[in-house]
Amino acid sequence: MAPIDAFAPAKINLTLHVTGRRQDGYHLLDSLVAFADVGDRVRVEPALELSLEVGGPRALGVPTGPDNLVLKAAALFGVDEGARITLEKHLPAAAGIGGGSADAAATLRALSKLWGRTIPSDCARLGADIPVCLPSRTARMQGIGETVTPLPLPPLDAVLVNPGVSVPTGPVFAALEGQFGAPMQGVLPQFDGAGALLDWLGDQRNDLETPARQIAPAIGDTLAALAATRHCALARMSGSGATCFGLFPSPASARAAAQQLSQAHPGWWVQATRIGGD
Ligand SMILES: C[C@@](CO)(OP(=O)(O)O)[C@H](O)COP(=O)(O)OP(=O)(O)OC[C@H]1O[C@@H](n2ccc(N)nc2=O)[C@H](O)[C@@H]1O
Ligand SMILES: Nc1ncnc2c1ncn2[C@@H]1O[C@H](COP(=O)(O)OP(=O)(O)O)[C@@H](O)[C@H]1O
Repeated sequence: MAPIDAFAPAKINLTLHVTGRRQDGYHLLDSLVAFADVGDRVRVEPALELSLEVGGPRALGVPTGPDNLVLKAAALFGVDEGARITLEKHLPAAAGIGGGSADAAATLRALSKLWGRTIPSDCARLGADIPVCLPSRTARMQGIGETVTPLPLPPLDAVLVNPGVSVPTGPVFAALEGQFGAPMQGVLPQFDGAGALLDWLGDQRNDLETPARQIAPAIGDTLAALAATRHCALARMSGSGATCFGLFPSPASARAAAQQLSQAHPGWWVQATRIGGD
């Protein structure tokens, strides 16, 4: 059997409203989630033993053993089958763009094909972002992440920026201190183009931005740098940070902003990308 490749795109929370907290400590979310055209790559090939090799430009610091979400995803199938898995990391880790969850979801898709088995129904145990990352299509995400409603959106030209600070998700939620906001409106508007979507996003929130900025003040610098670039229509944080995104009116304006930011901040991870559009 030929190798099976699965793309693990960056997840962007265009909105992230935190509306409450369950008894078990997990938070209730209402989030508009889109996926970028940048991401990690997972390859699975037939083999007698299960193995993982981690490479690529963002491999440093990513666990290579059983703690890697790729191997956790493989273990969830609960079978004694082999596979040679290669993970090529392009996304920064602990960055609010779901890198580990996207890798796990891509592994579930690829191994399901290689082994001819259905994806385990309890895969959300791997993380709250797994259900939305499995299809990796634009969606509204609710509950603690388990309710995923597909919602096609116009494509957006964007720049993703991570200031090189890893931000663990749990402490950001914990720093919310029980202050919850309203969900998005019940039925979202129909957006007839990127402009209408941009206008609407301007009135929405990421409720994790304030606690994340307390933990990682570099997020404030990142948002300010993005907002100051030419043609940036909106700058926001994704997930629990620290990655922020700026939205632009065209691919050329996004590319120009990315170039400017990379030159001014050589230590930052900067990517022009297109998100959504499915
Ligand atoms: C915040 C979000 C938004 O999409 O993204 P990231 O910042 O991680 O990318 C996700 O909800 C993160 O999903 P994921 O990273 O898979 O979370 P998990 O591993 O399940 O949980 C990590 C920790 O975050 C907190 N957590 C997570 C999800 C949720 N709905 N409520 C929570 O309170 C819990 O403290 C949990 O122990
Ligand atoms: N394949 C993986 N890629 C990145 N991080 C991973 C992976 N597997 C396990 N991890 C661990 O998961 C943590 C969260 O990573 P990630 O999913 O990228 O962050 P976030 O939840 O902020 O989007 C990392 O700190 C890392 O230790």
